[in-house]
Amino acid sequence: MRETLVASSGGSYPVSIGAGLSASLKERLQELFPGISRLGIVSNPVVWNLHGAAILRNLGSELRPVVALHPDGEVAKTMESVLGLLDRFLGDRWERRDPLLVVGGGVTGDMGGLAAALLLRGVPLVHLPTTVVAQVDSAIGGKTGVDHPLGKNLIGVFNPPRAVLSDPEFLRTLPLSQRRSGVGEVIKYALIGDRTLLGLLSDRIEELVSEEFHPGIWEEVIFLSSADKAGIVSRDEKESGERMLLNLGHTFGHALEGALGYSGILHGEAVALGMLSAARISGAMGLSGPETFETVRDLVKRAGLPVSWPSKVTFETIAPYLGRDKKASRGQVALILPEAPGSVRIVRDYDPSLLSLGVFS
Ligand SMILES: NC(=O)c1ccc[n+]([C@@H]2O[C@H](COP(=O)([O-])OP(=O)(O)OC[C@H]3O[C@@H](n4cnc5c(N)ncnc54)[C@H](O)[C@@H]3O)[C@@H](O)[C@H]2O)c1
Ligand SMILES: O=C(O)C(=O)C[C@@H](O)[C@H](O)[C@H](O)COP(=O)(O)O
Ligand SMILES: [Zn+2]
Repeated sequence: MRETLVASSGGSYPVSIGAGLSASLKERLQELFPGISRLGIVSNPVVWNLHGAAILRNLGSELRPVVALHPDGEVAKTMESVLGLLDRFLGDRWERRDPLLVVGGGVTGDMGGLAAALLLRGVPLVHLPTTVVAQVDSAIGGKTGVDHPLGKNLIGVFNPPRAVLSDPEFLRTLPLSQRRSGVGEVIKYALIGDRTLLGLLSDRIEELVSEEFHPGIWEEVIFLSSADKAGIVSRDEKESGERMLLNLGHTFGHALEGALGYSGILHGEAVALGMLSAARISGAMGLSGPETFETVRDLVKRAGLPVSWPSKVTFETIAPYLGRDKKASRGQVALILPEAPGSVRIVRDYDPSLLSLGVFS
């Protein structure tokens, strides 16, 4: 097992990574919460049908698990779903010391984390992430939230967990398209500065997206990505500066997800297109040379992620979403632009007419 530590306003917490980690779930929870007598579990029907029985077996009856399921999918990442989770725990006379364990991908993590913050004004939270996106990214750093018709993740709070337990074995049941989507976020870490990850992806990205699941390389990728994210969010928990770099590809990616009504595209696919948009704009501004765009395009293509925008989406359709991005200030969104593979910068001052270059076929 490998571990990385995250510093946060709620105290530091470990991100533990290891195959078979979920077998010792009960002991880990008892260490974290001495005297624990009840455990809330937040998941969705897809994940729970696949993994619920094994998780309940590992937990035993001592922790008196109470399971709340939300509907699957990005379209269900709503306040209504969060209220459904709250109804379940309030109906069970929840108490402040009773923790919630969130079992699932980024959608479940973002909503379970928000529910944990709202329930009785805050109950302890532990993440058991089951997708690539969740293990390399969303379970770490405390961002929680839901989507709004006007934009992605526009409602939410920072709510750091007490621990993150990443077991790569969960990824065996994940559809290949979802594994590819997660690789979108991994490419992001390589581009913002992880040279080891950049080398590993350049040499072996095909192993991550092959039909066969290769646990060894995945454990390495989850560890490197977790350490990258832990470092950044430890230095800038509430995104006043450096953390914005983690939004590489998300300015255009989130706008695209919003314009499509949160369906028909996976998060990592949208982020991949958004990274290409950022590289194009950076090239047009003279901040990077053509080889930077080519490196991004090559990694995205080899990961089996899209390299051109859906034909029905125009710049005019996504422009309003760009304006409502959380990085906007005085109506102009900050851009996260690559200067070279492994180096990115935050750009606030630019000619807004360049934004239309971000949508291309
Ligand atoms: N909070 C953050 O810092 C952060 C970071 C990155 C992404 N996100 C958010 O995360 C979301 C995307 O996360 P995601 O890609 O995990 O999507 P997701 O949670 O919708 O999961 C993808 C699909 O995989 C299924 N699934 C989950 N685990 C499985 C398993 N082990 N086997 C088989 N199926 C499984 C889910 O039911 C779902 O259908 C977006 O809403 C994004 O905004 C948040
Ligand atoms: O943790 C962060 O900070 C990120 O930007 C990680 C992103 O991968 C993630 O999708 C996050 O939800 C985006 O946050 P938002 O503040 O742009 O909604
Ligand atoms: Zn993301």
